[in-house]
Amino acid sequence: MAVYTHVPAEDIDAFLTRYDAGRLVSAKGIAEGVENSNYLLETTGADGSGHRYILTLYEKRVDEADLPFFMDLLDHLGARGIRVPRFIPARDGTRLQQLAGRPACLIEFLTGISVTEPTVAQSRAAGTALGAMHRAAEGFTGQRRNALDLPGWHDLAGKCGADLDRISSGLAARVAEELAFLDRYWPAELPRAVIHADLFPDNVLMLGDVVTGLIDFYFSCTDIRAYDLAVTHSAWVFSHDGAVWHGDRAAALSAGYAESHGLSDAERAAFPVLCRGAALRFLLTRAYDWINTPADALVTRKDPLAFLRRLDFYASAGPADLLGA
Ligand SMILES: Nc1ncnc2c1ncn2[C@@H]1O[C@H](COP(=O)(O)OP(=O)(O)OP(=O)(O)O)[C@@H](O)[C@H]1O
Ligand SMILES: N[C@@H](CCO)C(=O)O
Repeated sequence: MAVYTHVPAEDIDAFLTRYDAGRLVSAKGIAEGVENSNYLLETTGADGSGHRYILTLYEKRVDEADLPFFMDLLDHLGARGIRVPRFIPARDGTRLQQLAGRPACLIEFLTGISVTEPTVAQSRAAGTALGAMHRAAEGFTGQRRNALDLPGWHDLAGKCGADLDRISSGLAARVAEELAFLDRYWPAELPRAVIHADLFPDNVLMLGDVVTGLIDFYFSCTDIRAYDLAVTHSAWVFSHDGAVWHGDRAAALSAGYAESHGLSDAERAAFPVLCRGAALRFLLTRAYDWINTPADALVTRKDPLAFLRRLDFYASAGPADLLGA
């Protein structure tokens, strides 16, 4: 569950007076997510007809200084027809506020649900939406370093240290081997762009097979563009525990991406290495959280080994296996 900061309803109502958003009717903490505190607000709406908003209070991993990058990116994408949530400006024009001692924003509510077990058609739609986002991001001039890039993975592995072996015997050595492999083969010369970097099914809102919104851009950054497809691939084409590979979903994701953007020959050839990087990224962030979150904390820890299984799969696969013929 992700409500780290509890805000009394009266304080949310008082917060809303800074906006043209009406008065608070109800506020519910949203259980999904692990990074920030999110509330779903219902208000009377500016015109009294009722409205929904998301209230986000930024917690540990989001640096307040990065928020203007995220806001400008979402403005850019929204202006180019991508369904992403707008940051609502307060009456004085500011979009970033303080609430309960934390940076806080009021955000447009988008309809749709996040699927837990994507179908082939939904995987295809996700690929198309990612490619469309990459097209729309062309021309965006903002830049943000990816803190979770190869040097960042080394850093995280160092912080986890021998505790990795408490998660699974031999994991520290496996991570060190993988980092050595990636140091040697990481395709750093591939085209870079603004990427989402965390497009898991829980960050794609859908109605049936139609994507109604892309959310949670708080890891978005400048990095290898095809790495974004690798991240998405790692999240959409396996069972949750990483034990079952769904080749039909992978082929559909890749076909969807080809329809709206596509990969060059060099990106295709490097795809297995990019997927190994993506799997290691989530293995390490989950391992770090596993080691540093008490077992009885309110937030549910995500299983790092689900991404070790993906990593093992990627280490034995070629581009045609992963992307379809
Ligand atoms: N703009 C939005 N419109 C509708 N629902 C939203 C919106 N933003 C967030 N949500 C809901 O809140 C949940 C948590 O949001 P989000 O994924 O941004 O949280 P997080 O803590 O950053 O999570 P994560 O673990 O994915 O990084 C989403 O799964 C979705 O149900
Ligand atoms: N999507 C990530 C959480 C945010 O980094 C995971 O499932 O591990």
